[in-house]
Amino acid sequence: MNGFTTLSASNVLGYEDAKSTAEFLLSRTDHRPTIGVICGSGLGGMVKLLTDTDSFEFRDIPNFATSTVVGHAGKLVFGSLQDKSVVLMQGRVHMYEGHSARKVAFPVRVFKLLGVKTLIVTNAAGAINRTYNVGDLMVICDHINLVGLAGLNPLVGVNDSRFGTRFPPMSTAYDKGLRSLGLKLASELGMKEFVREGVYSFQSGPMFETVGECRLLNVLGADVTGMSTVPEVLVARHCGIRVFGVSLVTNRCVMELDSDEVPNHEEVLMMGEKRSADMQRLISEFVGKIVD
Ligand SMILES: O=P(O)(O)O[C@H]1O[C@H](CO)[C@@H](O)[C@H]1O
Ligand code: HPA
Repeated sequence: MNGFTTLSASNVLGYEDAKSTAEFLLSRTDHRPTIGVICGSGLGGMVKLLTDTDSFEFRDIPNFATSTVVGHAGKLVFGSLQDKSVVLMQGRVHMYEGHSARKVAFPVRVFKLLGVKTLIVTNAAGAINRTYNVGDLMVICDHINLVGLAGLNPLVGVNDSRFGTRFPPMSTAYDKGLRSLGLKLASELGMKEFVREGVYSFQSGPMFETVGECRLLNVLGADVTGMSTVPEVLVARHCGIRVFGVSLVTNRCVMELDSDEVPNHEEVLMMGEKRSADMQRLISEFVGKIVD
């Protein structure tokens, strides 16, 4: 099944599949996580924060897709962070790797059945907003789901009410309380200068955007653009998991046809490496303050 599967054929990877994957994992770890973390491109170093870990390769987990992108280790790691039990995806899979939105977001349904109540999603993204700098962190307050508006989203298909309602609202996708907490902590940690709050726009990739597309996204009100995160957030909200999202600005999107700048994945990974310590500090403090 790929990203362009017809609507009628999209009911695979349902509740029973998520349940059997969750049972597989729960029988192999003593951790009972209430917090899930998904690490974006170059941000998998966050795994170093965890102690007492149990680690699984995506390829060994039933129903999981395998990550094929550099900078995404493709491991699911259970561990302790700030005295809390956490499950962390060191890397993710994307629709441009040939997967449906449902497959990409499937781990979040498994998270739900593991007992996760709060999801922290991170990603690398390009800046549309001209006031943003490379290296900024952006707390996500909203998204524009270009792929979903065209009908490709993980909630298409017969609704399973064991997960959630047929018509989930997305106007409150990014939890207000968690956003305030994230911004407050960023301030306390001396990160105010490079921490923003803004709108993430999702396109399928794998192409970086054209100049015209970047200009369009700017008009639409996007602050950054990327190729992930949104399917995971839709599934999380559908099944009642609270979401906190952070983008790392790894590059400025090209908005002038005569520009010499050319976005590339190497630059994305390099910036992930550079800002990893700050991202880790923020997420670690954040986890410590989450109340279930
Ligand atoms: O969104 P994450 O997984 O952080 O990765 C981002 O970085 C890659 C492009 O360099 C794309 O996959 C884009 O989505
Ligand atoms: N566009 C889309 N996805 C990205 C970018 C970008 O400029 N940078 C990192 N991921």
